[in-house]
Amino acid sequence: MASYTLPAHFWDAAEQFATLLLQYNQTHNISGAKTKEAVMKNIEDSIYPLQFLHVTTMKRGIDVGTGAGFPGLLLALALPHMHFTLFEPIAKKSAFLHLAKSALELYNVDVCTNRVEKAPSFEADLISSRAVTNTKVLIKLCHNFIAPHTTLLFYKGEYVEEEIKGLSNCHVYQRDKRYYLIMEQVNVA
Ligand SMILES: C[S@@+](CC[C@H](N)C(=O)[O-])C[C@H]1O[C@@H](n2cnc3c(N)ncnc32)[C@H](O)[C@@H]1O
Repeated sequence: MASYTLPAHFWDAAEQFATLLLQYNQTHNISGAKTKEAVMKNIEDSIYPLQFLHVTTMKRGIDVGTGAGFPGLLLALALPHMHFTLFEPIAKKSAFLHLAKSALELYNVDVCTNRVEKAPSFEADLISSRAVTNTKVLIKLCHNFIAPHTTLLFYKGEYVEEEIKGLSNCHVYQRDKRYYLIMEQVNVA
């Protein structure tokens, strides 16, 4: 298992993010997380799988369907040596991502207000996605970003085993009702 130490300022910045989201959510309703406790739970969920990844050599990450920031914005905060592109096509959500990026001075983040399959592609080292669509559809949507060395990190629910039938190089780590699916050497042919 890999281990990863969060930057010293991580939890202070995460608190700032939570305050910002709760404020924005009151008028724009972009997230089901309406309390500080719920936001902090989502933050913990976002960074929990870092302990299973070898992130030190990774440079570029994308997050598909970032919504109000989970997990991509928190991964960017946790991994300052990487550059993240966050794909979120809904304007009021991507406006919040822009706001959070500047409030937290996240220079390692780009926000792309577009569907991932419509955006110009590049080879990513890490592709994350939480609560967007099923695994095989996700792989198809972001296939242009997948190279032989790319690691996929999908935050899944109880149907994960069903979703990965027929796929190889899958590792699933369970924590309560959350299943973290990590895939390597994904065949996109
Ligand atoms: C249920 S929300 C999940 C948001 C966030 N990942 C979370 O876990 O809280 C799904 C998000 O995926 C976005 N989405 C759906 N299809 C997408 C696509 N093809 N490319 C990028 N984003 C997409 C939606 O706009 C929506 O904000």
